[in-house]
Amino acid sequence: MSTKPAPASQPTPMMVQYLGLKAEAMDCLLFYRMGDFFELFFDDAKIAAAVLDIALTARGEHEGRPIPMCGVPFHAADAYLARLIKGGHRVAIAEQIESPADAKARGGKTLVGRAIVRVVTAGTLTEETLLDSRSANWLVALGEAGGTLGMAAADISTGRFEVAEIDPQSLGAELARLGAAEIIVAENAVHWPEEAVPRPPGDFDSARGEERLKTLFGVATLDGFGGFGRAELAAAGGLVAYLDHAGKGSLPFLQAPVRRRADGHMMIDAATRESLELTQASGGGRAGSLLDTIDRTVTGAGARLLAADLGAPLADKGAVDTRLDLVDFWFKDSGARDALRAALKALPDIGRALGRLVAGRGGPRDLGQLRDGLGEARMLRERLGHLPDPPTLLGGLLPALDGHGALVDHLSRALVPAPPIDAAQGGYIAEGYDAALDELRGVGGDGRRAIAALEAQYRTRTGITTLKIRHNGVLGYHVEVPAKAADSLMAPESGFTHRQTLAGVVRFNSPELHEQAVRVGQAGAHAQAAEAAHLEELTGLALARRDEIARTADALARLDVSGALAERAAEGGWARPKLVDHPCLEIEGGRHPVVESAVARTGERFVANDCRLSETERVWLVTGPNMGGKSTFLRQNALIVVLAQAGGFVPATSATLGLVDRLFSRVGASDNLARGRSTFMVEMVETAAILAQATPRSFVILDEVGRGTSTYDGLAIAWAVVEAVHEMNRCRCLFATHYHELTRLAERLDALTLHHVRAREWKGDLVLLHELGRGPADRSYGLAVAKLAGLPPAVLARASGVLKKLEAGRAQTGGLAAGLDDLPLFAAMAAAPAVEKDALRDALATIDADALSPRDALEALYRLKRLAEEGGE
Ligand SMILES: Nc1ncnc2c1ncn2[C@@H]1O[C@H](COP(=O)(O)OP(=O)(O)OP(=O)(O)O)[C@@H](O)[C@H]1O
Repeated sequence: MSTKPAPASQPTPMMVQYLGLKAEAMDCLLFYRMGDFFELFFDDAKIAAAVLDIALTARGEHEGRPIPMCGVPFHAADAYLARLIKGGHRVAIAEQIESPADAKARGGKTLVGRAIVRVVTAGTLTEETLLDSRSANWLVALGEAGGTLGMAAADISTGRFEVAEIDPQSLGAELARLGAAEIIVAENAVHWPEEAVPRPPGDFDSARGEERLKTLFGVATLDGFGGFGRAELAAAGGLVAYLDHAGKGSLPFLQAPVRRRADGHMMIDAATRESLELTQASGGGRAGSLLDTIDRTVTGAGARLLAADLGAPLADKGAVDTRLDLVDFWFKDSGARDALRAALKALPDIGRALGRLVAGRGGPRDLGQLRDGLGEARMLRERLGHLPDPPTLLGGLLPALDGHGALVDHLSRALVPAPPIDAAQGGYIAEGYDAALDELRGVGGDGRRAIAALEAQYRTRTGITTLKIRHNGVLGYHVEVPAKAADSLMAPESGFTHRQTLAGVVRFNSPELHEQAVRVGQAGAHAQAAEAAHLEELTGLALARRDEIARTADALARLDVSGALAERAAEGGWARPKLVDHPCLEIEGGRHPVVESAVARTGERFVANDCRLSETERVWLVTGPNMGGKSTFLRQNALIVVLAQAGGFVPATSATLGLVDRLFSRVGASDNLARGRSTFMVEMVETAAILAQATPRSFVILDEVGRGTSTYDGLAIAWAVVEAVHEMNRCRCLFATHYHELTRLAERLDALTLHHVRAREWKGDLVLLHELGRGPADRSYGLAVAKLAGLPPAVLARASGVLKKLEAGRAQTGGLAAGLDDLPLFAAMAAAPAVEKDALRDALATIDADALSPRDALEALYRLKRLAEEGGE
């Protein structure tokens, strides 16, 4: 950029070019390539400098003001990009699309042509350096048609592509399952998740979407993929259009879209995922999550699939059993399991290598990875093929491991054993693959040998033993001698031409050296061009088989996950769960895998507990002291359900469970961080969602719901929620509470039973046994826990005095729940207000306010008041 200030009305040609590109980039940050740097200007520079913690400077002026600027080196751009993307930004890359020489040849102004070649966004990454190898990277598009909501999701790093029609109520759950890196919607969309990026509505037109998919997959009809609804086509079309926009016309790899059945998976909403810490711990990050504790996968693709499985447990008994059979197979045969895992461990990530090649960002190393990975897969198939009595799933996976023989053989002949990431330096095509290339390399080699010989020759001739022949980017090959020995070479008849004098050394050229240098240079350039042509041809060969390669990658990932689950089960003494058709949950000796690991680290033993829910004993009310293990017990049962339906063994001695369609977990407000709304509000909104959605096949855990408000309100809410869950939702439910008064519900609700976590006072100290017993807790031990926590003795003594007074009051009045026994049953209560409201509404609806005289209006008001009073009786 010219540093000369331009008059306010006349921006420099470069600024004109920059502003044009920036207008095209819209809300993306613009990386503007200048030589070895990407530069950012104006507000982009301010944002990038802050996020990247780099210097913000100014260069030139625009409209009389200095232009803020910052820059990042081109060769390190990936690391900076990663940080900007993580920070929630999108980046448009404007590259130089011609050399300065070309620009000059074009005549006129010598400004180098630039164009946006790519838009980098969180959902459209394929670079190894920008992606986490152990998690998927989903781009999600939402489309609407005829009042239906469609969702399309693609992980372009591996080509996975799914579409589904979804119920707007489960939108949050679906987005939470995918953990979308980026969400796009039409500008005029009705359903608009937080942080969604708006796109032109035309992109989400279902008819155009259909055409886009047909063109992309080269088919005349989409029926072969399962036939999509209009909303699904709108979403898929929007997604493909966005990828097209981001890649500036070069589309990444998408496998044939898989239509996801909404009822094929257990529904788990965002709040439940968060509270159970399925794939992310509450503090953020993977450490401390269920996934982290059970993950024994040995490949990146396996880790990604395990995360996906845990995020979307199955809701189909047959499908779960099929997965469990394979895990069981590896569980029982530890020798086969070890061999499988050792073989998989050596495998490169062929799914992502393929993704990069399709996106046009692949290199020689990606082809090398395909060669190695596919070769290993073939050998693995042979070994696994000999195992006796393979389960059905294994039989189905094996054929997908093979079939790439010709491609592997070709790549093996063509590539060196360890090809480089970057093609620029050459040297990746193996010797013997192309005779012409070998010859060019021979010429280059001869030249280099001749140059080495020249060096020896020159030393003898000049008598300068420190003379060297060197090479650099500016001078090419040259002779270098120390400054004090340079005089003899300076002489006109010496045969050397002076090129450069530096502090300490002087550099020369010579006709012989020049001749050899040209030879080496030409041969090198031709060899590089030949290698590049081979790279293109080999990439083409691999891409012709991309669907088959993707299938192999998927099969390897499934093998890894099944082996890993078996490994974890063997490590922890876990059991195969038994799935049944009636809604029950019978768990013997259940454990919480994450808490168990944490407890083990402190040298303590985790106490296993049973849980027994059935149609006639649907709700367990769990009471007991703080820190007694209530939350742990509730969660461990939910985690066992998730693990089982994801197709894994479970941390229990035995487990029989009826398939769960929806899983809910809610924690009382004060355990949660506020997220804009007050904590109690969040708790109530979430509880409302459960009451609206849980079915008799659902499983719900409620941990101290109601505690985020005053005692009376909290107790009243908790009371009503338990009744509603028991009477209306009729789902399986574990409810932990400190409201001792709730235990009275056991007398009124026939499918509710009481349980408590045991504790004992021993010589004035509290001992928490973490063991579940039947019946209510005998007392609350709150003060004992406070003592354990180190509350000052004076405060404890005072609290004890206050408690005595309160308890005396309770004894006299019958306590908080006095009189509750006289309440009518929940079902009868629930019906009453509806009638009252409707009568009043009906009357109101008949009134034409504009047509009423003042007198009529007054009469109408009296009539309405009467009606309201009658309804209230
Ligand atoms: N079954 C168990 N065996 C061993 N230790 C346990 C067990 N359950 C819980 N613990 C230990 O007790 C701690 C507290 O457990 P948890 O949070 O489940 O108690 P809580 O009853 O829900 O407490 P609060 O009422 O204060 O929320 C855990 O962090 C763990 O260290």
